[in-house]
Amino acid sequence: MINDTPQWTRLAAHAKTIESTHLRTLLKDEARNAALTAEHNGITLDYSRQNATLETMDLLFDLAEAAHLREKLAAIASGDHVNATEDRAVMHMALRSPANKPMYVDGKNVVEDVHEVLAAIRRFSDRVRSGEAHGATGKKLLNIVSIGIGGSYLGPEYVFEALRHEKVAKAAAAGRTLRFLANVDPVDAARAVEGLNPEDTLVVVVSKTFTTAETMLNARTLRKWLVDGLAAKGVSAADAIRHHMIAVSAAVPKAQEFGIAPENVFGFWDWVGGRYSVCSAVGIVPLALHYGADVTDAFLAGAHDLDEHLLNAPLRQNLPVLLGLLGIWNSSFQGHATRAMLPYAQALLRFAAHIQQVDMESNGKRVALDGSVLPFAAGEINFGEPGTNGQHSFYQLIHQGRVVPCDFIAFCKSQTPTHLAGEKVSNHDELMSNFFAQPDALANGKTVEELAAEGVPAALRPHKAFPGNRPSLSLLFHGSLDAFACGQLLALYEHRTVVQGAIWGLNSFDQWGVELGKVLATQVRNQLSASRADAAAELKGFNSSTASLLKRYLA
Ligand SMILES: O=P(O)(O)OC[C@H]1O[C@H](O)[C@H](O)[C@@H](O)[C@@H]1O
Repeated sequence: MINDTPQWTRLAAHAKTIESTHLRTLLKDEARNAALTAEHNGITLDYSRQNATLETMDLLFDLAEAAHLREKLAAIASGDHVNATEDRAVMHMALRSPANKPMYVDGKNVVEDVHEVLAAIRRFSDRVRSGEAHGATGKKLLNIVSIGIGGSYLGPEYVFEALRHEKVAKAAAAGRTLRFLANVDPVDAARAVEGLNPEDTLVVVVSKTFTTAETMLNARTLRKWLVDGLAAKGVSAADAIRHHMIAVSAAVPKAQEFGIAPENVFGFWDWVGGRYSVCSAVGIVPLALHYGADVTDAFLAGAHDLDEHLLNAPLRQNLPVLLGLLGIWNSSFQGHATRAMLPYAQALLRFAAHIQQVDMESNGKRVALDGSVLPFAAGEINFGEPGTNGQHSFYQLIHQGRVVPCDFIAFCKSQTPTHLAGEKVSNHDELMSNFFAQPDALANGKTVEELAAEGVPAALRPHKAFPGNRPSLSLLFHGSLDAFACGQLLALYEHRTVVQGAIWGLNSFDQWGVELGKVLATQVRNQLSASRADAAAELKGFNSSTASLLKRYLA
């Protein structure tokens, strides 16, 4: 266990010495501030507002060595079956590898397969976008509804939202819509098809396993919507499905059993974890249909750029390694269980939701790789919202309540530059004023003495005081949020999670913790079915608490 190493012990002892130094003091050391920065291809990371010194960083890099981080990352890139409980390789980096850079799983160059599927997606999306492939009544397929949940939904939605007002992507999507249907709540299906006409709608069923209950019921629900809507136009059910439903899955035969023609199924592989699958057909099919394949290629190139950086940059300049080590420092040594992602970019409104799955499903574990119980808490509680919205919501707590390490994320240029005549600054500069102000407010705080000097009445001073000493880091992208940067940001946060899992010594690639609830839901489903058929059917196998709620519901 990593906590048995002298490197861990040294960090634990060092954490005690850091406690006494306020960030206000640390930030006075200009040499330290300059050292606690790193840069890579259009991204600056400033981590000078961490409760950390140069010595802290040395100790964290020692810990990375003790955890064999480099070797573990190399093992992933070599296609080793590092997901031991499922006996699978973890090769999402191969999904964005250029055709001339092979990567191998079990002796096979999987990059060839990747590019075969990418080429098929490009051909198909070009045909749909040009109208060559059309609906059963001859109409262009302008509306896409992508059905999927978890990893088959969150990443694609993050990218879709991120690029909606990016110049190139927006122009490419003119006249088209893309919607997502994830929740089994029938209200989500109603929202997804609201105002749409089956004649110009293409439904994409996205599921790695093609067995996920929610996705399958939603797929049947929209299949009926298509078949019924098109029957009114004299289209047969078979034609409705052939022209209006496609699938993305690692279980191609199951998609075919559902009734989707083999040429309309885009595959991926068991070495792509669901939450790491946005760069596979899972994300690329709906996104290429909507934005075109040139945009998705730029997105993949951005992710690849960060992959190369992860594998080749020295650890001290390695952005995802730095993010991961600081996450370990804050959670395992500073006792902060939560962290916030705060993009000062409205287009990143679904970024935190996606990374929440990436991180919490990956590292929310209780045992080490070998099955022994971890003697420390792993994983972190992730949340986030774009700024400045969050400032008018939960920032009260992060300034004066609990300590929540924050990642501030922003872009030098806006996707939609606006500067009103007579205004002091552009709208983007107004946004960015907050991006620069908040980290210092958190770090420095405001003392009772300062308040007294300002003439604040004594009774109010404790309420208006800010303790400060609250850690954050700032990620500043030099350009605007385009498809390339969107890919970089995705890979940066995917790798951050992998780095943390590697250091804690757990399996970041399985998710057994989601299974129990599914099994119990099956039992409830069977009961509901029996009770709806026969109101007198006995409620079997539930404790009195659940039985009584079920009775109330059935009544
Ligand atoms: O893509 P699917 O097989 O439909 O899986 C969808 C999602 O559901 C599962 O329960 C897992 O928790 C997720 O990791 C997965 O992304």
